[in-house]
Formats: sequence, structure tokens, C-alpha cells
Amino acid sequence: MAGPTHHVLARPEFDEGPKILIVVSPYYKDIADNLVAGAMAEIEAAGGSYEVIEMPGALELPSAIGIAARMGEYDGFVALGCVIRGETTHYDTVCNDSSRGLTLLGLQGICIGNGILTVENYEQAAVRADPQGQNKGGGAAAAALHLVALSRNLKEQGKGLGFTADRLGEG
Ligand SMILES: Nc1c(NC[C@H](O)[C@H](O)[C@H](O)CO)[nH]c(=O)[nH]c1=O
Ligand SMILES: CC(=O)[C@@H](O)COP(=O)(O)O
Repeated sequence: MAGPTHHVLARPEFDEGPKILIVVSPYYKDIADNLVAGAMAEIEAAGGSYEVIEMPGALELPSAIGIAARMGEYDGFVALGCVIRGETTHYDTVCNDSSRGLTLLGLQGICIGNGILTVENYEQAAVRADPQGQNKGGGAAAAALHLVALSRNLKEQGKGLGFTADRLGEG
């Protein structure tokens, strides 16, 4: 079913290409491969570089990103995977906790794009993962790149956390 189109922000520009870690669960391998292809193309188009690591399932993606973020090597992260409803309530756990985990990391200032599909069936996943279709992997990479750009721009303007805290202290 064709729905309304959504607006897509212009791709951010970088003086120095950001280094992005793509963390993917190949739980549904064909879907994951397409999500990764879309994310890689988006990062390349922005002049960035990437590495890819795999985790067993969507639930591991936030933990993996939390571990990798502590190394301080990456500017941003893209979480890619697919959760398809089964017979039990486990679907809700995997969807909600993976999303919540990524959101909590994001609120700590880690630049993350969430490309975990949460769908009713394989067909819904396929059109969303297809780089020539809805390209949700590319969209998640774009989200991470926008957050990296925001973070860099604010730092350049001296609006990093430390500066803000100092200013607040001035009353
Ligand atoms: N059912 C799906 C899972 N389940 C596995 C969990 O993500 C996790 O790996 C396990 O509970 C061990 O901690 N993962 C998906 O990515 N997609 C699913 O549909
Ligand atoms: C998303 C899931 O966790 C799902 O694949 C599990 O299936 P089920 O609820 O039938 O065990």
C-alpha cells in the first residue's frame, strides 16, 4: 500500500569523513545484508568510512555499541537487524528492549542510527531493507551521520558539555 512520502534531510557534509561502526544482527541474513548495503552506500556518499561487526540478535546490538563506544574509536554507530513477530510475547521484548537500549545510549551522547526493523512478516521486512526500496539501512546511517554532524558542529562552536556547564555556573 502506498503511503505518504516523508521528507529526507540533505546529506550532512564533513571536513573529515566520520568513522562509523555498523553493528548488525544477521538473524534474518538476506534482510541484514540489504540493510548493511544501504548503510554502507550512505556512509560512503557522505565521505565516511565504516567497519562492520555482527551480533547474534537484535537484543545484543545496544550492548555491543555500548562496549565499542567506550573505546572512543568511532564517531557514530548504526544498529541494523530485523525482528519478525512469532507466536509468543518474545517479539515485544526484543523490539522494545533493543530500541530502549539504543535510545538510552543515544541520550548519553552516543551518535546512533536505529535500523532495527520490527515487522509482522518477512515481506514487510524485505521492502524496508531493499536499498532500492525503502532503504531503512541507508536511513539509519543517515540518522547517525546527522547526529555526528550536530555533535561536531556544536563542539566547534565551543558548545560542548564542559562549556555549557561553565556557562550555567556563571548565573
Ligand atoms: N526473535 C528475534 C531475535 N531473538 C534473539 C534475541 O535478539 C537475542 O539474540 C537472544 O534473546 C539472546 O540474547 N533477534 C532478532 O534479531 N530478531 C528476531 O526476530
Ligand atoms: C521475535 C521473536 O522473538 C520471535 O522470532 C520468537 O518467536 P516465538 O514467539 O514464536 O518464540
